[in-house]
Amino acid sequence: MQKGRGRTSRIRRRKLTRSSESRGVNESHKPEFIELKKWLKDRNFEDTNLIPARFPGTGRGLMSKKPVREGQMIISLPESCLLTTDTVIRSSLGAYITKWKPPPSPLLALCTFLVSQRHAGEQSVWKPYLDVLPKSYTCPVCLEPEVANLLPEPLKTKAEEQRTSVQEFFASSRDFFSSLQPLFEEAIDTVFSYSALLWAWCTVNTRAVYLRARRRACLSSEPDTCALAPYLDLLNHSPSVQVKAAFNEETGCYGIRTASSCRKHEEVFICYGPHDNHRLLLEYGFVSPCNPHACVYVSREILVKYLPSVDKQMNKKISILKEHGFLENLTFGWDGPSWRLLTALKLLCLEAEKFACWTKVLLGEVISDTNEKTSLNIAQKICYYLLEETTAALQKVSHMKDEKVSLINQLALVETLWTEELKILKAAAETLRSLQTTLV
Ligand SMILES: C[S@@+](CC[C@H](N)C(=O)[O-])C[C@H]1O[C@@H](n2cnc3c(N)ncnc32)[C@H](O)[C@@H]1O
Repeated sequence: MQKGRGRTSRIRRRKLTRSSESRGVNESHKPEFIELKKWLKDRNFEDTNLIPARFPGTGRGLMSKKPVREGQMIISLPESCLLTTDTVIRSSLGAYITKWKPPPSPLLALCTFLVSQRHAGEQSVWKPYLDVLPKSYTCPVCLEPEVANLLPEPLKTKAEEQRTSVQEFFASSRDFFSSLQPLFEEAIDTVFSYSALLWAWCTVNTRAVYLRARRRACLSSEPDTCALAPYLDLLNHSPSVQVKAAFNEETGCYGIRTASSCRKHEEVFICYGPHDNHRLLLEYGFVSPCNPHACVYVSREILVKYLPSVDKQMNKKISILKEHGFLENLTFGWDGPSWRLLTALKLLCLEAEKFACWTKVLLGEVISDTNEKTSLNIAQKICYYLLEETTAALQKVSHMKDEKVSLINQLALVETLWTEELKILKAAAETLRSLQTTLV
C-alpha cells in the first residue's frame, strides 16, 4: 500500500488538521503570566493543568496540559485570590465608602477599587492581576456610535440603553469620587475619568463570577454578587460545555468542575450561560459562531408586514398578543421559526369566523389547515425579507470596512454577528420550505 493513502493516515491527517486549527500558542512564558502565577502561589493557589494560550478562534484563553476528564475540578481559587467588595472595604477606600451617604452600590465599590489600583501602578498589590486584564473592551458601550448603529435591532436599542446606563453611572458617582480626593495627589477628575470608569465597568461586567456576599450596611441594597477571580477569568465561553461553579465553604475556594472532557492541548471552556449572540455581544463583547442558542429577532413592524391589509380584528389580535406577552422575543432559530413566532402568526392569520378560538391558538392547538398554511407562508415571507435585510446590512459593513480602516476590529465583530444571522435565516428558510411541502 502506498504510504499516506490508507485509512489510518487519513484519520491521522484529519486529527492533525483539526488540532492545528484549534491549537493554541502557549503564553505561559510571558512575564505577566509568570508574575501572576507567583502572586497566586503566594496566596496558596495550587497550580492547575491549565496554561494561558492564544487560540485562533477565541483569542486568549486557557489550554489543558493534560486530558481533562468529565467531572474533574479544573480550577480552584482560594478566597484570598478573589477580589470582592470585602477586599474593597478592607482597603483604604473602606473608610470613605462607610462614610458616604447614600451608600455606594457594590458595583461602584468594585469599579472604584479597580480604577484606584490601576492608578497606583507599581504600588498596587493587585498589579500582577491588573497587568493581564484587557486594556480595552468590545461591549457595545465601547463601540464607536457609527459601528453601534450597524447592529441589528433590538440589539441597537439595548446598546443605546447600555451607553446611557454607564454614562448615568459615571455622572451619579462623581460626587463620591470627589470625596476620595485626600487619597490622591492628582486631581480626582483625572483619576476617575469616564474612560477609567468605563474600563472598570467592562472589567467587572465581562469577567466577574457570581458569588453572593452577605449584605453590608455600608453598601446599597443592590445585589452584591460579583467577584473577580484572577486566572480563572481567563476561561473562555463555549455553549456546548457544562460546568458547575461554586464557592466551597470547607476548602475556602471558588472552584469550577466540568462535565465535559477535553483532550490534551485543547482549549478548556466554561459556559457563561445559554445566551444568544445578542446577549453575548451585549454582556461580553463577542459573538459565538454556530451558537445553538443564537437567533434572529422579528420586530413588531416586520411581524405584521405581510398580513392581509384588511382585517377588522387586527387591533384586537394585536392587543391579545400584547396582553399575553407574544409581541416580544419572536425569533427564527437554526430549526426555523420559534414556537412563539409561529403562534403569534397563527393568531394574526386567524380566519374571522374562527376568532373565538384564539385561546386555543395560544395554547398550541391546530385550528384549521388554512390557518397552518397561511401562517407558515407568512413566516416564509418574513424569513426571505430578513434574508435580504441581512445581506444588505453585510454589504454596508463591508463598505465601511473599506472606508474606515481604523474601525476594522469593531466592524469585524458586527460582521460576524450578521454573518451568523444570515446562516440562521438560510437554515430557517430551508426548514420552512420542507414544512410547506409536507403540508401541501
Ligand atoms: C472571562 S474573560 C475570558 C478571558 C479573555 N479571553 C481574556 O483574554 O482575558 C471573558 C472575555 O473573553 C472573551 N471571550 C470569551 N469567550 C469567547 C469566545 N468563545 N470567543 C471569543 N471571545 C471570547 C470575550 O472578550 C469576553 O468578554
